[in-house]
Amino acid sequence: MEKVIIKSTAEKGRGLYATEHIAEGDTIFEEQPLVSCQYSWNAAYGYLACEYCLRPLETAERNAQRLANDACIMLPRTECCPVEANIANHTRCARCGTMYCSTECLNEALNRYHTATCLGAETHNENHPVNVLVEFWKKMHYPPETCGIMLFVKIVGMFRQAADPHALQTQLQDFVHKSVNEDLLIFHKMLGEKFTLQIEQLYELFAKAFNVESDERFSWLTLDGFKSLFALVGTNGQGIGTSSFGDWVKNVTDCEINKQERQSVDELIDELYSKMDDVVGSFLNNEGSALYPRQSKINHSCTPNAETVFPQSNHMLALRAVRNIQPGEEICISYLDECNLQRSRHSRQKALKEYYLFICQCEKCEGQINDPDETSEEEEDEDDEDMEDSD
Ligand SMILES: C[S@@+](CC[C@H](N)C(=O)[O-])C[C@H]1O[C@@H](n2cnc3c(N)ncnc32)[C@H](O)[C@@H]1O
Repeated sequence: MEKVIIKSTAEKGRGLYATEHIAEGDTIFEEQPLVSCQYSWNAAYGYLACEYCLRPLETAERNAQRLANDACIMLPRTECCPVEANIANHTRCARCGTMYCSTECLNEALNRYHTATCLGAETHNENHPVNVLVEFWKKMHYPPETCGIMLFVKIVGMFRQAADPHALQTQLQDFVHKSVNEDLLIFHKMLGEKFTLQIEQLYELFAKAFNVESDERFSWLTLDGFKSLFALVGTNGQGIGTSSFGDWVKNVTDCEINKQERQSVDELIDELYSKMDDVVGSFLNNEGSALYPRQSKINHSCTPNAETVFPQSNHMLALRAVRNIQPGEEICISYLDECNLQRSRHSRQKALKEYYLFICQCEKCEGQINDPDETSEEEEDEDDEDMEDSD
């Protein structure tokens, strides 16, 4: 029997509810995405991942050398790096050279979207309309990234190659995709007044790159359809982070080794993380986002009872209980990262309103309803930076 069912409520729409007792640490379900992609800046900065599944393609040693900017770094226990064992399986698209972790991933990409989106010999032509679109997007959305234009490109490719485009459209429409909350009159942050012109320009570049007007399959992709797709990706996109160095650290930590070696490995890990912090700050992972049909039905709570993890170091998602869950209880994750989750009620609500178009009514928010509507100084600084980035 399934551990969960989907039910609807007037306040939050659909949500996931436990049908049985679920113990802390249990995997509730696993799911492959409808589509996933690496963020554009992440790829541009040299974070190397499989174009289809986001599995790291750099060995842990090479990854550490790059992130710490030190070519002399040598890691012990290379058998703890999963990439080393798979390197012989790495392959490329014969037309454009894009890298994949296996022939299976290359074939999945070709069968789903890449045959239609492959730029072949034009891959590095900066004047190609798709590359112009990506560059425009990168200027519009500096790191930290929360959304990737290549996800839209892959969706267009999927429509071009789909045996049944209507079925794909139905799958997409099943995600929440409103670009404005009409009751509360809130717009998605990227679709607000500040971005109106940029979204229109982005749409023009997009329509030109894919000639959508001449293809009947894209009759839904008007400016409003594009905005709605934008809101869909914005409100449902799940971030993914993968790292070969992170995998090596985890595996070496779980390894049975003697006390002396443990001490030297621990010291090396601390030293490397500190060097990486100096060079790349918190940008340690291959990063991207994906759309998951089932996971996207999970509502948010500021005290979540579940979390999403990526146990295979690729885009395969697992939902894991972070505490015991009783039958009938709603299963919630946090849409906010750890740092934002620790902030004041006012700041959490602001982020949820801007990016997900709702006013959170979880237990924690209700409990803090009388807290002052204040933004801390640190948060104000970040908001100012946000404004500057978008100018
Ligand atoms: C990813 S979807 C979650 C599933 C959604 N309820 C549905 O019907 O498909 C995100 C949307 O769910 C609603 N939602 C999620 N968490 C909520 C909460 N704590 N309070 C109110 N609405 C919430 C909001 O409309 C939000 O834009």
